[in-house]
Amino acid sequence: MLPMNDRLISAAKGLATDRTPIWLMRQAGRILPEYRKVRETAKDFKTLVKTPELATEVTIQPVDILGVDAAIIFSDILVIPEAMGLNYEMEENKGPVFPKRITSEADLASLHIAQAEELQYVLDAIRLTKKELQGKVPLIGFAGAPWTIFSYMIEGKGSKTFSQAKKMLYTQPAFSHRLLDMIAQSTIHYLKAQIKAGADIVQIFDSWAGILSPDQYAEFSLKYISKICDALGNDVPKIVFAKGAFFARAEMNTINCDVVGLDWNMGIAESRALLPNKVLQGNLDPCALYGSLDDVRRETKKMLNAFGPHKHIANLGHGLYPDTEVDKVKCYIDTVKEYSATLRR
Ligand SMILES: Cc1c2[nH]c(c1CCC(=O)O)Cc1[nH]c(c(CCC(=O)O)c1C)Cc1[nH]c(c(CCC(=O)O)c1C)Cc1[nH]c(c(C)c1CCC(=O)O)C2
Repeated sequence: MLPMNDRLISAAKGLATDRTPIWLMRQAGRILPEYRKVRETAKDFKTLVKTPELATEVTIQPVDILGVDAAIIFSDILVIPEAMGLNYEMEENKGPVFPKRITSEADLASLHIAQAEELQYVLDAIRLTKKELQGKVPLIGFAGAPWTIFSYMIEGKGSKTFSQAKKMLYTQPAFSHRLLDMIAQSTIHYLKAQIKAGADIVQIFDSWAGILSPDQYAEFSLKYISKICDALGNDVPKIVFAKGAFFARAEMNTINCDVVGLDWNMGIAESRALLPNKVLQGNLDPCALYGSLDDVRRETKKMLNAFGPHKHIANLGHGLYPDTEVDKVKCYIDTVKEYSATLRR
């Protein structure tokens, strides 16, 4: 059964819609005072993620407050390493940290392929969110791409360069492939279960795609994303967002996905030419939302003119920054809704 507002799903399938659908990466989170309030009642970030009632509440907030055309389930990409046996902590104002990282054969042997039941709390949150949304808008499920998950598991924390993870690819390629394959298999179980629980569409986040060379990207990342997309089948549309991988756009044509996410470095006309059969998502620089309301309107219209009225899902080129003002975000969303409708007349 399609949601009442099915613009996102229709656009993802390449169908014409009355206006361009919009949702935002990191739409649930610290920009909203309502989120910060719920976050305070939960002991910490992980408690929020693991309590389906709270996760549901913050998942729905941006739909009601911002008016986006989809909800994205409140969770994190790092639940996969945890389910595989590698615990992480979310440190306040610092980001994720793994008390133990993967460096040796013994470390690899301590991991297992995650089964969907080990992520039951996410599946419960999806079921509860679907119930509470009452078909108002579709629900987006998600997972990290194996390469991005691998980066955190090897590095043990966030990094600008992920040089430990990249070193592993060069020095121990076979070991790297074994871990990447375990992550990919875990992700297939996980995303299949999200779809069964009610996710209407799924996105794969490859946040660290841009730090690899084109050859390494093809071998150590795209191959696994492709495997995941093939395994998921065609029941729900699939979005692949590979941040920084401008060099891999042509190869994205070979992936069994419907939508390709663009960041703000990727030219829109050029991306259309490279990806003639894909729907494109993106790609306003989240920093553009620091401008005045007039600046936001101007930049948004410029973006919409470049994408044209069809085969586009409006989003940012990466996640919202926590200090973005809510009225600027609303202005972006409202401008997309209003102006994209005029492009069809
Ligand atoms: C790399 C990555 C992570 N997590 C995620 C990615 C891929 C997308 C991207 O590149 O941004 C994905 C993610 N993380 C979160 C969501 C929820 C849904 C949504 O987008 O609204 C999603 C889709 C919640 C979150 N995940 C996190 C927060 C902030 C935690 C808090 O409330 O204190 C939220 C709302 C924490 C997190 N989680 C992660 C980092 C690096 C951080 C710290 C940075 C930060 O604090 O903003 C790992």
